[in-house]
Amino acid sequence: MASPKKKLQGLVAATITPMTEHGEINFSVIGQYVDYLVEEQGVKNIFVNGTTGEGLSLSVSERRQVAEEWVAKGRNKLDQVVIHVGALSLKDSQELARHAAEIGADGIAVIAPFFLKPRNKDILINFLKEVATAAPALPFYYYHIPALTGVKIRAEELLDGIQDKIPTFQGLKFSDTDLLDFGQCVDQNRQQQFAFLFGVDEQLLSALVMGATGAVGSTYNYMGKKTNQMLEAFERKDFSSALNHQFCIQRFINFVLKLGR
Ligand SMILES: CC(=O)N[C@H](C=O)[C@@H](O)[C@H](O)[C@H](O)CO
Ligand SMILES: CC(=O)C(=O)O
Repeated sequence: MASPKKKLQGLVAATITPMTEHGEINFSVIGQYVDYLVEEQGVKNIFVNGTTGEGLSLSVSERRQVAEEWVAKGRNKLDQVVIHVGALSLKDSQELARHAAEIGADGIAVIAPFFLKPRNKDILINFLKEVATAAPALPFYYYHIPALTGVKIRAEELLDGIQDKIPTFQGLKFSDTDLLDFGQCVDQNRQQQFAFLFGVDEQLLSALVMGATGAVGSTYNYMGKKTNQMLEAFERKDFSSALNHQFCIQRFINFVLKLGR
């Protein structure tokens, strides 16, 4: 079974894919981007080619190059680089998973296929398993984001017995506001060492109460430092400071959401 050098925890920035004005990937800024995350934001884990990185809008070749560049520039600077390899084509997804292993990424994550959708848990698990098998030495994370995939299979149901099917399963990135589902994922898997990574940045504090072990999000690119202060306040059980930090983060995200995306 794959075991990560250490458990993925704390903040994970979902990286933006830098582009030139001509719509080409701007590889030249990725080195500076890594330094900025580490030095200015105190964020040492990244999630590449996900929602924020627009991975699903890139070609397989672009996704490979982006992953390679982040792994290369992050070497000896970042703790973990997780590559999102989900795709509608199983073969594309497997190719990206194998590639992530070859370049030395620390893990792979996969969303549910979102056009012809899996009708039930078994179909979804089988798809995920086929991808995970292509990178048998890499920790595997399921990326639950029902609002965007339209796949409403509850994470709690999916996690039930998942390691029997996917031995490399190491955790869940949970991008939904259903804290009953999230809480039950944590509660029912306490004996496992899974990473429970929350993905709704404006509600992270409530997920910490439910047992989140970390968080993946777009705002950790620029509010990593602030969110780390919230995590530290929570750790020392200073809940009123933690709440003040969360409100401050919420005011910012609320402002951004009102601008429209
Ligand atoms: C849908 C989406 O992009 N979600 C991101 C990651 O899960 C979050 O980081 C949000 O951008 C953030 O919570 C602001 O709403
Ligand atoms: C937020 C996140 O995890 C993503 O952009 O994929």
